[in-house]
Amino acid sequence: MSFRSPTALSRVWTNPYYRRWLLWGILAASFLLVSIYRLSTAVIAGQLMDAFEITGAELGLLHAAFFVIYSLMQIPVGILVDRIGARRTAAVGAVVMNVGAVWFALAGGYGGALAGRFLIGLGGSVIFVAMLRFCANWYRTDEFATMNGLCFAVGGVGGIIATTPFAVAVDVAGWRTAVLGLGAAGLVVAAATFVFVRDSAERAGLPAIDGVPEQSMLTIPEVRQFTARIVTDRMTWVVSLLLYCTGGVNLTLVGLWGIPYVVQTYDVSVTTASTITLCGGVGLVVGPPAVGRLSDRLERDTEFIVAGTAIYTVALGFLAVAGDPPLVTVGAVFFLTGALFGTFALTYPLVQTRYDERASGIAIGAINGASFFGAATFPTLMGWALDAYWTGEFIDGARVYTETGYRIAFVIGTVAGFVALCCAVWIHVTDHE
Ligand SMILES: N[C@@H](Cc1c[nH]cn1)C(=O)NCC(=O)O
Repeated sequence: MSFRSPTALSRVWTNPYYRRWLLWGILAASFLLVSIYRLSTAVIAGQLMDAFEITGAELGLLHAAFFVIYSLMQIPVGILVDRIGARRTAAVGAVVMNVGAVWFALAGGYGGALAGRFLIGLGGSVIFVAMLRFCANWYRTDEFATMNGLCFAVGGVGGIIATTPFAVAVDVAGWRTAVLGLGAAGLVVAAATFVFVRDSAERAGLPAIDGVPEQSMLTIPEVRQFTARIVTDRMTWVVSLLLYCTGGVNLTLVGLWGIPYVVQTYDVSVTTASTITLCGGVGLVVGPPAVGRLSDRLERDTEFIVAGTAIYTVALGFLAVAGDPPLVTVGAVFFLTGALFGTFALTYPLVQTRYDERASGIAIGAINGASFFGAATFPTLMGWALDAYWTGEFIDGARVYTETGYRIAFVIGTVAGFVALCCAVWIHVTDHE
């Protein structure tokens, strides 16, 4: 089909099976930015400390501000998307997030930068849940695990862009221009969300998609009733604990302790070490869509979740026991932890399909904050263990830890994996009762 011909373009636009991909792409572009913003502080840490004359703790607060507001917002966001729809929620969120980015880029002092980062987290917190809510309205239930996996993969791509490509952009243009560029692009995506995205095929004036019933928005009493049911469901809490243990440990390894572990244990450069942690990002890109597709085709989910948590526990346990195995196996373990997130991500469709599809935003919001709560707490827990094994030396201002310290940090990861495995077995048994 030639896209130069207006008839081909209009055929794409008027066919709901094509249109949904274009609209999903707009939402995915916003989520890509969320993912870049949330991890980019690691790359520009030095410049931020210099520009705002701040300490390591103040930098930590700047980084953590995003995660704290992001996880606190997830249930309210679920309510918003079920009440006013994915389009309006995502458009407003994208405006707030990108205005926050522009504010951050232009900040004259630490207070302004913190306010900008807070706005980025606040606006960004709505995009993922809105994107999954959009998928529930435009894709059949037997396509949902695949779409769920693709949405997670977008987050993985953003995590990769936030590393070397973003560092190159910062080298060429400076951090303020690079963040300003992202903010400007994000505002264009926000406008596109408002103008083009629609909450369902019917709302876009198109024929309904086979197997996807039109869903009305929840009323206020229904919001209350579904929220109460979802937050008191034991399944919500067990899934959240599983995501807290797995997502939280993943984000801590890839985003914080992975690089110092490789640099200090193998005496390699930060560039080599970031290639190893990049393996985790690559795993996150390939694992979720592949596992989601397999789950849709085989109509199996909890079996994958149990297998995934078991392999995850063994992989982290291997690093805890081996300490300094060949570097290539460390890369393989990092890749596995990212790829296996595909199995943990299957908990999203599992939880979502327990309730009326009109409440899928609340169901997803109720569990989506758990990984980020883990990302806000595991660094401290692992940090305590590492500090107990500090050699007393600093390299480039960073503390140097012993191999035993890192092994204990991996023991914490392994114990978290084992807790996740127990949750997975409970989920499997309960789901098959
Ligand atoms: N990619 C996940 C977060 C994660 C967990 N482990 C590594 N990364 C994600 O995208 N979650 C949804 C969201 O709201 O961002």
